[in-house]
Amino acid sequence: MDLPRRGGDHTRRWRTNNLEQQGIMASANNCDEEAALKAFHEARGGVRGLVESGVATVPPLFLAPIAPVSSPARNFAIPSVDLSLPRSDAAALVRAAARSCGIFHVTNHGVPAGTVDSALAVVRAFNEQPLAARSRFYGPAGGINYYTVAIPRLRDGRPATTPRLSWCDTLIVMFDQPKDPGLLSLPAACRDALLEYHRSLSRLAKEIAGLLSEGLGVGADRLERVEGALMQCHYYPPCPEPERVMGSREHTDGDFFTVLAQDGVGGLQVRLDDGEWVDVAPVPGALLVNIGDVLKVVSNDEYNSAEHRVVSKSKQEARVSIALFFNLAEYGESGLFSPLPELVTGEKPAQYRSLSLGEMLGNRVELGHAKPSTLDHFKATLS
Ligand SMILES: O=C(O)CCC(=O)C(=O)O
Ligand SMILES: [Fe+2]
Repeated sequence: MDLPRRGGDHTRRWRTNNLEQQGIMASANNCDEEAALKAFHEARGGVRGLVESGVATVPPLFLAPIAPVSSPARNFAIPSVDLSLPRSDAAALVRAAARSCGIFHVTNHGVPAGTVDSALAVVRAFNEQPLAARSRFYGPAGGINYYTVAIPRLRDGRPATTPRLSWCDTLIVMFDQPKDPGLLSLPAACRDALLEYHRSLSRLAKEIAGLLSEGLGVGADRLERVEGALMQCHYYPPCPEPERVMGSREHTDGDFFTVLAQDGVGGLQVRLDDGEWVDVAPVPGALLVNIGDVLKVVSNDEYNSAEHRVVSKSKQEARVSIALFFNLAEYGESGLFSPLPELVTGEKPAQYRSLSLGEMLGNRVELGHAKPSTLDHFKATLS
């Protein structure tokens, strides 16, 4: 889609009409959702493309069929771990955070501020290239994976409560093969900054994995070998009606743990055990660690996976975040994992049967990513 570049109301109206003709702005009543979704992807501009075209209202594809009942976020201090503390103190703080809300900040983490800032800046720059420059990358078939990720419809027959699309464009970068064509086809400045960020975070992740392992009382080296093969770089454009969209629907991460960098805009929230959502406000210089479902299983429920979501906060500012997903090196796509035998006792039998990553991720497509955890499906039958 080639849009005129001039601003002004007249042009905005023209653009909106043009989007209507393409089906993107079709109303909920007459909307052929599949056709609208196809038209949206064919425009190859992502959510940012809609914003650039001047949409004043949110298209139906982004509206949940059943309005989510969301309580306003309340104040809660997200735990923070200073990694320059003596090791046993840091391990105790990591343990306490992983057992409670499952998400914590790390400070004095050794990743240079410039490395994090450059990574966030190149993701922003990638998304803010002119439409013609970035649209050639759009779509899973575009060499690299840059697109607005569709929210799959659940296959369990329950009515959909999520929109078809989140208000977010994502660049997915794989680091499992050094010559990955996606990585190689990224613009050089973007690739180099993300590679440096990945290198630096991989060192940090080993330290965090050691502390998490120590916190379980099984020794630091038991769970230390982690790899971050999958990176998701998110760009949440400003939204004309922020309260009507989801930046990211509620979910737990399907990995061992995730290290997340966010810029200063905010919007990430975590759900506490009592069901309430709280803001995870950005802390300058800190990185975030979320416990994923694999670690919840491996820790035999000693650690809690964090259910989180992203709400859209701004009509003016785009938000950028980078999630790097870590898994144990010895668990390949088909490898099995289960509670560590050291954590299975007469008092606390194994809470889960052994399962594979593929099985767990497949189940999430079937039943969704939110709690009550789809991990319940893999609960050991306790007699
Ligand atoms: O953008 C964020 O803060 C969260 C992203 C996220 O939850 C994810 O990629 O799994
Ligand atoms: Fe997540």
